[in-house]
Amino acid sequence: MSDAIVSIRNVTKAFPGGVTAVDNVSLDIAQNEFFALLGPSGCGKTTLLRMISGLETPTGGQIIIGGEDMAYTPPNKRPTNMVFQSYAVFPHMTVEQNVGYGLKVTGVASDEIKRRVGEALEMVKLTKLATRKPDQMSGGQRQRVALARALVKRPKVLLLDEPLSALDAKLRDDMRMELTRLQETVGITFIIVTHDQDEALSMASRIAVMDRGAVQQVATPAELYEHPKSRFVADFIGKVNLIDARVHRQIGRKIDCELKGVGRMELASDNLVGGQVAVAVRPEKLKIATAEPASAIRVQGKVRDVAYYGDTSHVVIEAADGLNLSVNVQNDTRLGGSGVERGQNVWVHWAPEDSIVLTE
Ligand SMILES: Nc1ncnc2c1ncn2[C@@H]1O[C@H](COP(=O)(O)OP(=O)(O)OP(=O)(O)O)[C@@H](O)[C@H]1O
Repeated sequence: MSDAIVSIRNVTKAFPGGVTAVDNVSLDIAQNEFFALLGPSGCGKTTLLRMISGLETPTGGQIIIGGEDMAYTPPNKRPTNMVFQSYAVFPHMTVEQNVGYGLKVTGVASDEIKRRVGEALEMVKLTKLATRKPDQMSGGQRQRVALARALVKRPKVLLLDEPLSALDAKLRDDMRMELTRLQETVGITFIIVTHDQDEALSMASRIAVMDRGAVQQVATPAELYEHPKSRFVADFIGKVNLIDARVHRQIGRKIDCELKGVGRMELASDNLVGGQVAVAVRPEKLKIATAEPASAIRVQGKVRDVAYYGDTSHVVIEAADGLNLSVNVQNDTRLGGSGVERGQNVWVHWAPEDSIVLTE
């Protein structure tokens, strides 16, 4: 990608003692993207972010930012700035002193500091609190001080390490929207590390899903959800039913396959596959019927569990061969919920095009 602001090329980080935290990762992040590194604990996402910032040195590969190889560039000379999880701010300084501190120590003139601090506080909507001390502020406000402190230096790339993890659930939702708005307004590339898929899906323009040091898939949130490339990604992004299937033969761009507990059918699959595959179906694509439906894919089962969540219910249906299917049902107020109850015999059906064939 020619307009990449950050280009990660075959980057590896092997720590002494035999842990390869990042294993031959290549990624291009474009100017102005809101990019998320997403994966379970220990997958290497923080190590990758720290290598972009210069706090950690790769043991292999290259990191290029703004067209320049960063191999010999220390963190403070890079066009990046990092906002840490704990968002440490100086308790004895006011908000504006905190935000201006980084500029002061690098010798920026005081009237320019004043102007840039003013701009940064405006960006994070803290102008009115400029003279407060951090202990007179909420967690969310302190987080904004930390953001302003990073933005005031005008980095080309802002690196955010789990920036919302210290906030409570309600505040986290508000800050997600704030961060998205902020990124759009300032036009700086944001790279965020998170283990929270909702956070990544709701904020990022593109996501790299990582597992065990490697990137499994890079795509937009919708592509990841609708077209996961592997069982790992399908399972990590949202909820999914994964059904084991055996492929009998390929017929053009379809496969003739046997889904465990469901039966034999033809499904679209671009890849020529053989042997065992998994078929992924999202819970909201499954439908429940009390009489036998006409759909090509249908299976009989017994309702094992119903959990009510207000607008939706989560229903688990046990079919043959130990197959359990999770179904998301839109609740109907006239039925007082999902309309089915535990122990009831029902049919589950879905459209063939909602089946995703996974070979990995
Ligand atoms: N300084 C270090 N020395 C040795 N091993 C390390 C070091 N830092 C990280 N690791 C190991 O590298 C692997 C990746 O760690 P990393 O912190 O990048 O993962 P992560 O995906 O960010 O996880 P988390 O969400 O838990 O922070 C882990 O196995 C971790 O124990």
